[in-house]
Amino acid sequence: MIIDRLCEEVKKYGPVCVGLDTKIEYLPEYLKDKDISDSEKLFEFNRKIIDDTLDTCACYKVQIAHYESLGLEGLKAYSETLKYIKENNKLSIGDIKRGDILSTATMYAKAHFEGEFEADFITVNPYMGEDAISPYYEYIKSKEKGLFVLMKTSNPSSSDFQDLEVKDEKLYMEVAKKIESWGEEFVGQSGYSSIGGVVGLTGAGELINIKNELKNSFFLIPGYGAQGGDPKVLKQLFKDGICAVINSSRKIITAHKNVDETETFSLCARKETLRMREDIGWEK
Ligand SMILES: O=c1ccn([C@@H]2O[C@H](COP(=O)(O)O)[C@@H](O)[C@H]2O)c(=O)[nH]1
Repeated sequence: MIIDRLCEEVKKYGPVCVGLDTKIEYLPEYLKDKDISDSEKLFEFNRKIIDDTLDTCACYKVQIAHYESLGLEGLKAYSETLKYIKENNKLSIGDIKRGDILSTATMYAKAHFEGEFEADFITVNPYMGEDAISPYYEYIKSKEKGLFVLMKTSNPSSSDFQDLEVKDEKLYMEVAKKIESWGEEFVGQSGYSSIGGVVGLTGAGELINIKNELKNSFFLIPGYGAQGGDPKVLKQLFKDGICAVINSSRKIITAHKNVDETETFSLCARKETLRMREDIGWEK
């Protein structure tokens, strides 16, 4: 199961997930000025950050909106970034947050678990229920793929729906339990399922509530850094072992701003990743 590989990467390199939410405005000046296409610029930026963080992180999350917003040029860089991560024997999460009826979800599965946009894990939205998720199951079984399904998101308005009371419980908890039940048949040797959950670091209480209710779920945790999530809660979360990867995007990939606008900018990303790894309490 792919989740066992992710657990191994976490053991070796720590639980940081480097978020490649790359925008042209984040590029160092030398790269912005280079006489190459936008697609080549985005890929060169990502490639250098990947090269300099390989031994500091468990995986990379590539957020598709940042590439889609630039049309085909951007999607070419998205595809090349995923391929480069694979060539370097690292794991990728395609942050696509899809959710649709079965026939359409089948095509999303094909699009993001095969071919040009192939990732190891993708993020999906559970709002439409299990038939919007089940088309991914055959890829989890036969192609070593995995999902991170939204359980409790990190944004301020996540409470609009996710905190509603349903059957004497918050909706996010009902959703989290349902997601864990979908993942039961995909539990690997690590004891975790290849269907995991996305839970924001900005809601420390909810993160612990979810952890206490679920047995086999591994978490993708966004909200560190630019969104201000407090890493103190991770000590409690990790008391029986590391059960999550912690994503940081903007704080890592813009670490060079006003410091290094030259070809060595990616060393700032490395420094921030190492600092973060220490800040979240990882010890080998
Ligand atoms: O609840 C969620 C789900 C996904 N995200 C994504 O994570 C990163 C966070 O970026 P930062 O720059 O570290 O804030 C981004 O790609 C989001 O789309 C999330 O933040 N919260």
